[in-house]
Amino acid sequence: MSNPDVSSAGTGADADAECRLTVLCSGNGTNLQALIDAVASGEIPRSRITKVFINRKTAYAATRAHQAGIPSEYFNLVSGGFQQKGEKDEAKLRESRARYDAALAQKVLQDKPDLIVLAGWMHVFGEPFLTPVGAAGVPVINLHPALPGKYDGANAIERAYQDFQSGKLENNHTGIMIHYVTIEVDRGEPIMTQTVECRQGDSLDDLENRIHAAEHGLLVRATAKVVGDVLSKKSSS
Ligand SMILES: Nc1nc2c(c(=O)[nH]1)N[C@@H](CN(C=O)c1ccc(C(=O)N[C@@H](CCC(=O)O)C(=O)O)cc1)CN2
Ligand SMILES: NCC(=O)N[C@@H]1O[C@H](COP(=O)([O-])[O-])[C@@H](O)[C@H]1O
Repeated sequence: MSNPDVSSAGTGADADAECRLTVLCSGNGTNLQALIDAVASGEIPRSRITKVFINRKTAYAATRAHQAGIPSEYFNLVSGGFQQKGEKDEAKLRESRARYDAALAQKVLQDKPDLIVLAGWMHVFGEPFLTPVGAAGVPVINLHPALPGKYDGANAIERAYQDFQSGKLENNHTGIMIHYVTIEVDRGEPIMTQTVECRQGDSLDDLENRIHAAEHGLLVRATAKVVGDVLSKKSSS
């Protein structure tokens, strides 16, 4: 069980500088677990995951955070009182999301993160989240199970698989990317990418498992790279 007070060993000009990570999850949290383990081992250097936010009550990511001694908070668009269950009015939906996004940005920034990682976070952010977070100089990165410019949005693996089944998947490969988060969903600058092949006879589960097996390592390596950039900035400031 890793302890939030145990961060990876300090090396370099300003050994005291530490990168504070906030992680946002909506699901099982296997990628959060990879981040927790990598911070504990030092693969992600001089860092600490100081807060986890989930937006689905049943997200096992909260259990993983608790087991690692990391504070977590459930914050949901509907149960948080921002949007009425079953609301269909487009203007009200937009307004609810804007208020939720602004409130979440305020909550996230309270913890003074140096980097925000979306690890299976299934809510599209609008400017009411991105603008204050950007103004605070906090980068946001996201794990997306597709290659740049392909299968933006939710259900990316399923759509790639459908294309594979119909012989339309380019080079019979899909992949994974870690990218900076911008207002245009899944179109932010890629940080790292990895191709994942589809094989004849693959079921959707086979492809999903191959992708999931690859994404943990890619997320850790990409996060470690961005942490390095953050720490360089911190130590030179
Ligand atoms: N402004 C941005 N917000 C988010 C980005 C981004 O690049 N820019 N990345 C996503 C993560 N993501 C894909 O990587 C993604 C997640 C969810 C959706 C989506 O359609 N969500 C629906 C709700 C779906 C659900 O609750 O099951 C929605 O928000 O209405 C698209 C892409 C995170 N945010
Ligand atoms: N568009 C974003 C998206 O689809 N993200 C996907 O959510 C899963 C989270 O798994 P986890 O909760 O076990 O880390 C991951 O497979 C990730 O690629």
